[in-house]
Amino acid sequence: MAKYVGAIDQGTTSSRFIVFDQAGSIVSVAQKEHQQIYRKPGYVEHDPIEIWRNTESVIAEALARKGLGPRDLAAIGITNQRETTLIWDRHTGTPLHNALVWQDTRVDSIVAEYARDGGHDRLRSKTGLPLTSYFSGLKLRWLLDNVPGARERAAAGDVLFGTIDTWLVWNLTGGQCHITDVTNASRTQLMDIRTLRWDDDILALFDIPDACLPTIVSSSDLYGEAVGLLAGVPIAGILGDQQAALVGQACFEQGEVKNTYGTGCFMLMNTGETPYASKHGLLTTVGYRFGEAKTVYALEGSIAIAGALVQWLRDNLGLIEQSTDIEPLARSVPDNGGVTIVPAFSGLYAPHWNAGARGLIGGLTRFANKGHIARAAIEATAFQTMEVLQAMTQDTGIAVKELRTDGGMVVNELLMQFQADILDVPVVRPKVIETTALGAAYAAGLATGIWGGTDDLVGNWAADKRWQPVMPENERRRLNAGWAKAVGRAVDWA
Ligand SMILES: Nc1ncnc2c1ncn2[C@@H]1O[C@H](COP(=O)(O)OP(=O)(O)O)[C@@H](O)[C@H]1O
Ligand SMILES: O=P(O)(O)OC[C@H](O)CO
Repeated sequence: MAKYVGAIDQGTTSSRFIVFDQAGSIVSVAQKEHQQIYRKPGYVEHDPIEIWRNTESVIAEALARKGLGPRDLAAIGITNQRETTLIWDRHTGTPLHNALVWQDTRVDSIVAEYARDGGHDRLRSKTGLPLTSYFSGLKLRWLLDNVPGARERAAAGDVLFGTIDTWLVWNLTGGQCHITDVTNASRTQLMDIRTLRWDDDILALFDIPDACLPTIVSSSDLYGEAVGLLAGVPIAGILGDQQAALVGQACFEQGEVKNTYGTGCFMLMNTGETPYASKHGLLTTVGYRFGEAKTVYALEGSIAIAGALVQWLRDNLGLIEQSTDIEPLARSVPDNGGVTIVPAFSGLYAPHWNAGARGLIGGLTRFANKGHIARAAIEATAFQTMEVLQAMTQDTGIAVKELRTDGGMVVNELLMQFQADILDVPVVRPKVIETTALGAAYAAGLATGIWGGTDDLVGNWAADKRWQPVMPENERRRLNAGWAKAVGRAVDWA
């Protein structure tokens, strides 16, 4: 009998396939980076064909490494970078344009038009999301406006819209399934977060024909069987990557929080069965929905640039050769030497939502060197996380007892200690930091009986390392005030 569960984790920078056993431990993994396409300032694109080819290649590689085949997999789950938007031809499966990545800000001017018409409050109360360039709805509108003939063909049902989950399921099933799960749908700004249906008023407002939209499904269910490489394997779980990490970290109780440090950084708090409207710049989003069970909602603090700043130092400035070099470079100095970086490359997301913000490096003197820049880059992620956690506490009144962390950056122990210090909250890293993939595997395994319920998943979670805050209060206050001053300079720059 098949004893493993596979998970495709299609992220902003790379695609992974991970095979898990019933204890939630990794059996095999393969990973491949894809190209980031920056054609103009503010434009960020991915090639959907490259993403699908890389997905196929990592599946083949991870299986081959351990001599596994489709018969060894009881099910697969999918987790993905959210909001990234594409359209393709229903008949040929060919994309009509590169995917517009979640960080892409080309729709800023459309956002400004809607904002002038006072659309903000209406959209926020229905979808839980503020009016910004981040979400899929206006990106889809841009594609329908700018790809010749796309709107007419979409209205006729010949052109399909999807986020990356939809695109992967479409390809995995040989074009049989056009679906998206509730967590991904909750990031389009086209779904009513209470009814979990596409909202006709918003579709009319954004001029989007409903014939191109996928069917919204739960996060854990038998959606269909794969063809090709994984022939016959049930596809049984889909979660946006940040919601998948919430599940992978077993945050099933109201008030439990996780923070994922990848390209961006995303903190989610489980808020139970009612959507919670933020007054402090957080998003209301669907956390997960398993089968027909009640929907669980989350409050989210989204930070656009975290690990991406490390990549920028690597790729645009050549300061380091690989991301892992940032920690030794930062440790070459005892502190940031007065340097602060605000990485507002796509404006500032939570809690500011300031589209006009732009990045800055402040506090430079002749004394500043590469080590100070590296240190300031790491600290920027921790400061942004501090702002988001403060907003969460203000919104919910819940004082978080410890922060569960995961994602590619948490190997950086300097970051983990500084994070605990700047929050004055213990930070804990679990044994499996691939919680995003694990969450998708859990969703698929729950639907196929590999795990009986969430108690089994809570039992699988184990801490690897904890960092206790050691920074004196006056130092924490001084550093936080310095950050606030720098953010004040970065906002409304453009
Ligand atoms: N040692 C490190 N210190 C800081 N950042 C790191 C380190 N190793 C990797 N990163 C960053 O982590 C990110 C990759 O994390 P990952 O979770 O794979 O991202 P994503 O899912 O967004 O593609 C990259 O932005 C990279 O720069
Ligand atoms: O791919 P990641 O891990 O950077 O996550 C991206 C988020 O889903 C964007 O909302």
